[in-house]
Amino acid sequence: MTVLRARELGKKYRRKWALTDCTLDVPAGHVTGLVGPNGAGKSTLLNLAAGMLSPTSGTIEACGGVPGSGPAQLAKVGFVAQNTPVYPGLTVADHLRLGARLNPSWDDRVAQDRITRIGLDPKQPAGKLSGGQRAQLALTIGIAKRPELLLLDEPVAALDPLARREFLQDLMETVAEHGLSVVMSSHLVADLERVCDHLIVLVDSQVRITGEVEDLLGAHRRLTGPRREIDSLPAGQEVVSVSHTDRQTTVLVRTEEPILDPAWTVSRLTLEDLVLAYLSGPVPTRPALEVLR
Ligand SMILES: Nc1ncnc2c1ncn2[C@@H]1O[C@H](COP(=O)(O)OP(=O)(O)OP(=O)(O)O)[C@@H](O)[C@H]1O
Repeated sequence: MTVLRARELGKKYRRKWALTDCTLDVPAGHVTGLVGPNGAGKSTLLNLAAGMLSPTSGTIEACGGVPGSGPAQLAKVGFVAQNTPVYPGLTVADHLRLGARLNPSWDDRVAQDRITRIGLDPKQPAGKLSGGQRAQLALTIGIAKRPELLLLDEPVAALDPLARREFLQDLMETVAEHGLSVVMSSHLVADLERVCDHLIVLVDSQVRITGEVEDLLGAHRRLTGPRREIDSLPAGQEVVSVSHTDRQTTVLVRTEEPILDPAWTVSRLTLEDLVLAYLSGPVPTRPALEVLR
């Protein structure tokens, strides 16, 4: 089942396209990492999925429905926005009461347990919480809402390292127990490496790569060898990035084929290697698709 489906989706703010030609399918039951440089369009995509923005072109479906199209759709999708908005005049307890009132699948035990564990004072006005505490409150509401799809825009950015680890642990347990699907943007690739089994890399408002992390890692190799120009790679090896030192060339390739050239030392990538290679700018040309003569 697909929880997020975009077809040629685009969003334009006045004259500037923030997202173009975005086609992707996010499968249910996964934690999907959404990565990309600042301004790549991650928040725009999440806001479109939550129904906070409407597409300029193309289509998007979340949990089989049009984002933001009515109460049933709103109940299915949870969204914790980047600035974790809360009502400053309402207390922590008020927020939980409001969450219970507005969300048909609200799990009050989860909400109360989390608030106690984090050490938030239920009587404290949300406007007087620290940035990290505010984020914790918003994330607690997101999880206790028990949506089918939870969209998180840089959820852990404001959390201290221990809180971050605990939150990601909570998230993984919720995914395992309740079959929740999560799409979360983050710049912290190490965190994504721990929790994500699906990946979307957005660069310059376009999807550069998307898929199961395991498949993506299996389809990429790092080739290191004596310095050479990269127009000599066989067909079927798509160059993702190239770097040279005086003596050495390192090429990151996407390929399903074995690497037969003995001049290359071949190694596998970590998720961080993969993400950084796709983030590190456009491929110079596409000589990798030329046939070696
Ligand atoms: N409300 C807006 N009005 C005009 N332009 C906007 C608006 N929101 C975003 N943009 C532009 O759209 C582009 C994509 O922004 P977006 O916030 O989606 O990026 P992002 O990948 O989430 O970035 P970051 O990692 O910095 O949060 C950027 O160039 C940004 O300046």
